[in-house]
Amino acid sequence: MKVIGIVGMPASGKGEVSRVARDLGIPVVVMGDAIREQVRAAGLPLTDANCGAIAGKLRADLGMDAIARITIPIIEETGAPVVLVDGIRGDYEVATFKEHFPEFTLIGIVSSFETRYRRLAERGRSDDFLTVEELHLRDERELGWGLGRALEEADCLITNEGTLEEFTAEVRALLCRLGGIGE
Ligand SMILES: Nc1ncnc2c1ncn2[C@@H]1O[C@H](COP(=O)(O)OP(=O)(O)OP(=O)(O)O)[C@@H](O)[C@H]1O
Repeated sequence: MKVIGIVGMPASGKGEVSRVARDLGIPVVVMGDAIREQVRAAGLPLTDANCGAIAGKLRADLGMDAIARITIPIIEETGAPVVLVDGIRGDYEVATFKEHFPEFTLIGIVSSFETRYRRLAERGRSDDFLTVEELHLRDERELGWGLGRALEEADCLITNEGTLEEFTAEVRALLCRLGGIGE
């Protein structure tokens, strides 16, 4: 099984990579879904606070790579030859995926702070209304989980500073090459 991981700062374009993968018929496993499943299993309402609390408890009980470990069976259950995993936040998680899946490739998405801030404002999701300071805080929180070190581990980097069409074309070509899929 080939597993492709995606890592990038907030609003760098990870969701667009997942969309391209789905278009190509590659199943996408979102690590946050594994957390939500645990929240449901604990009989708790699916709030942001409960997800954060359960994720924190999982890390305290099982270690920094806890979410990767609970995601592995979900990836395997797809039974697909190529799977994309979205939601990697730290280098411990990368190490766990690499150890478990010999054919693991990590794609890093790189976008500047200014570009990400502009795109967040344009995306307009309910949790997207951030000030510059708030995006800095979100960046710092993610870097605190080892996101910077995870990005350093990437096997290939894609810069997302141009148009969406340019980005998705580059992503599509890369996913086809990595997944052994004809374009
Ligand atoms: N090259 C681009 N040109 C224009 N818009 C883009 C480009 N890349 C991404 N976007 C848009 O920017 C926004 C942020 O991208 P996306 O949601 O894929 O980021 P993300 O990394 O998944 O974010 P998060 O960390 O919040 O999950 C989206 O609205 C997306 O459509």
